[in-house]
Amino acid sequence: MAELVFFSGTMDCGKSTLALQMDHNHRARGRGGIRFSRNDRAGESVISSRLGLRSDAVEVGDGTDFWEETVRRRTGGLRVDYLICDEAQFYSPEQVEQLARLVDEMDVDVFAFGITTDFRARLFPGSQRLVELADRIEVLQVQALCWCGRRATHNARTVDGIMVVTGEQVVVGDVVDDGPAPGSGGPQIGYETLCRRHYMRRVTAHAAGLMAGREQSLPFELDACLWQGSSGQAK
Ligand SMILES: Nc1ncnc2c1ncn2[C@@H]1O[C@H](COP(=O)(O)OP(=O)(O)O)[C@@H](O)[C@H]1O
Ligand SMILES: Cc1cn([C@H]2C[C@H](O)[C@@H](COP(=O)(O)O)O2)c(=O)[nH]c1=O
Repeated sequence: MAELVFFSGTMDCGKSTLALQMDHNHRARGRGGIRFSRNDRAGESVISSRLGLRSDAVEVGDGTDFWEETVRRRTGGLRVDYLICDEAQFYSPEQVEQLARLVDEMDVDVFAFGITTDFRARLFPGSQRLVELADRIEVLQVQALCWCGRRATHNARTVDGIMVVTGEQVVVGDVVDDGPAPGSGGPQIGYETLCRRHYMRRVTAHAAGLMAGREQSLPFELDACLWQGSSGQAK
């Protein structure tokens, strides 16, 4: 029985790597599949992993109809047993419904990979529909971490190193841990994975570093006062 499976997690937890591995394993056993992606960081018509793997893919656009794409290939004599759908958060709810229909009516396995929530911690429309329709949701085993060491559960967006919670939902980009690039031209948009506690408090690695630096550079007397308290006892 074919399935619609949604492999989800934060940014940088290995989704594209797993997408390419699954494609490889199914292909190696003689199954035929189609790889799809939308807005991959590496450019159009590609699935790229930070581990260095990459494969060509069909670029999904607003007008892509997964049902028609599959029927066209099958009518042309190609095997289509499964679909690999990367960056599925960017698909429309209607496209996710086409994927579910392919599972139910054409027995095609659909393996979708994507982040569930955006930088405002709101569901992407495509991910919402996948959560609603998937046979299974698989949370990836490899965990992206927050700078504090906890499991990262949220994707923060930074502009010139500062976490923001307003802006366009879709801005293609990569994770950065080191704040703004010195002397760079326009605003630098990046992402950072955080635990909920630090997401809610808006404490990125850069902000935490600044706070630590500020503590260290307190005037000696004030620093000693904070450290020892009025009784002279270390706190
Ligand atoms: N230099 C490296 N050495 C080992 N693993 C790495 C390296 N760079 C990235 N990775 C792994 O790749 C993962 C990101 O994979 P990727 O498929 O690009 O993630 P996603 O598609 O979820 O954003 C990281 O969580 C990490 O485990
Ligand atoms: C949180 C968030 C992310 N994006 C973009 C940034 C990246 O291009 C992709 C996620 O890719 P990954 O392979 O999972 O790292 O999504 C966005 O457009 N809007 C957001 O809010």
